Amino acid sequence: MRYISTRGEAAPRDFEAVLLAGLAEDGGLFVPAAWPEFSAAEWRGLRGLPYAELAARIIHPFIGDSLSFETLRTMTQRAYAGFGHPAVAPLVQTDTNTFALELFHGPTLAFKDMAMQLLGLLFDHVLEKRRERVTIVGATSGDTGSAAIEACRDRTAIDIVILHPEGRTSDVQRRQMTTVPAENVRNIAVQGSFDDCQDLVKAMFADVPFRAEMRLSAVNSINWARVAAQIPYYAYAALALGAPDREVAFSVPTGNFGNVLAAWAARRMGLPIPRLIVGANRNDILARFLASNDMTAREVEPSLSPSMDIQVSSNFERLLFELLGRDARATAETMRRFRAEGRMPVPDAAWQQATALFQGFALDDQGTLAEIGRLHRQSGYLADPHTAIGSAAAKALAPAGLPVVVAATAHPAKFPDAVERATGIRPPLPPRLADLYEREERFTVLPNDLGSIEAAVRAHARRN
Ligand SMILES: Cc1ncc(COP(=O)(O)O)c(C=O)c1O
Ligand SMILES: N[C@@H](CCOP(=O)(O)O)C(=O)O
Repeated sequence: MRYISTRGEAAPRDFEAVLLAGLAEDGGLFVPAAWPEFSAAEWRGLRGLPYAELAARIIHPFIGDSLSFETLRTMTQRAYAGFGHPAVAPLVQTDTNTFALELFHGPTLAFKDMAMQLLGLLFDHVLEKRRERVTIVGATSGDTGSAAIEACRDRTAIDIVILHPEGRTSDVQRRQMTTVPAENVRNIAVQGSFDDCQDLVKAMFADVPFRAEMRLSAVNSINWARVAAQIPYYAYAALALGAPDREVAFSVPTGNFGNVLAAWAARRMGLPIPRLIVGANRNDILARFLASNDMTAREVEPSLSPSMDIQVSSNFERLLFELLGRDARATAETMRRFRAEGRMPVPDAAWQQATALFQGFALDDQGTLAEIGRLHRQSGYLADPHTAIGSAAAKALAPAGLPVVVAATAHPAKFPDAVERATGIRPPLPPRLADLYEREERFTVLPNDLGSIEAAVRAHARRN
């Protein structure tokens, strides 16, 4: 499979090169040069497969001949073997036509594990084959960081530096990142927002000599491999509910737009998904865009769903590229103006096309608590604040008569304070994390300054 950049100035690459590169050197994001598609008969043939087998069948076309199907299947089997539920991503019915797709049974209790556990193995395989090392730099608003650290810890060919916004994650999220005693892991608390962290990561990639010197790589969903590994669970849920012979809608709590983009990709591969509902907290740029073509970035405000405290949704660029008819020049110009002016000028025809499929919904903290309480009272289901936003969005916007699947993106125990406020129940951490609050934390606080961050990354990579 060949990949091209959304901004058209980077040379096309194969999957391995895209995995290692993360971000294209023109600042764009890699996308498949052509989308793999399955026929209805092929989708039917995938029904009922165990998750690891299904994942390998869906991801392999995105990789191509550089990795055999059997090797990939061995990796998916390993990646999901340690998950806390035998179905890996179980579907739980919460209402007549509503289902929660639980994506939080991996080691760090968030949906990021679904992709990251596989990415760790893919990095190992490719780096060993090429006898190379990489320095992974990542930005997190709470969950990507710990999932990436868990997937990459103690790897000899990988150093990893994770930037999180100081004081803006939940305590559980921060401790999951900062208490991992692995030599190759470094945590930095940036004095800023998640958007600042993500900008710093992109700026490191844009610093060509630094990028080459450090052999930078990415684990955020700017890396195409992350998105590819998130597609199978949408197929898993849709097939379980009758696709391709029945339509299924999805409601996805959204921040960086990577998770819902994977749902879009599942549709692009041929699944009958007529509606994608995008849930947001008070950082509602995507909901505003879908309601009125207003993509204006504001200050990021802290909320009870910190992983979605994002204004600049990186993966929107991949959708924009498609909405603009894969016109890389127009995509690059639109992104340039967004950066310069803080407002993205999306042509009306492209916006109309987006709104034919996507609908946006925003909920403040009070509404989030109310939805956690309502869900628990009415169905006994305990949702974390992010999942609750997806659930409220589904309730408000699901098309009548269609099953709607809410992406349950984090375990409620990651946000015990909010869940307790809403239900009176404090969800316990699983036994393997029970001593999280006794573990020693290791992180450095640094200003939102590229020079300081690059110096810290360099020092970490050269520590031996
Ligand atoms: C629990 C949780 N829900 C939702 C999201 C939003 O997902 P995305 O950034 O892919 O839109 C995140 C962060 O990515 C998250 O950690
Ligand atoms: N919500 C994320 C933010 C980063 O998103 P990613 O999917 O691009 O890695 C987080 O929890 O860190």
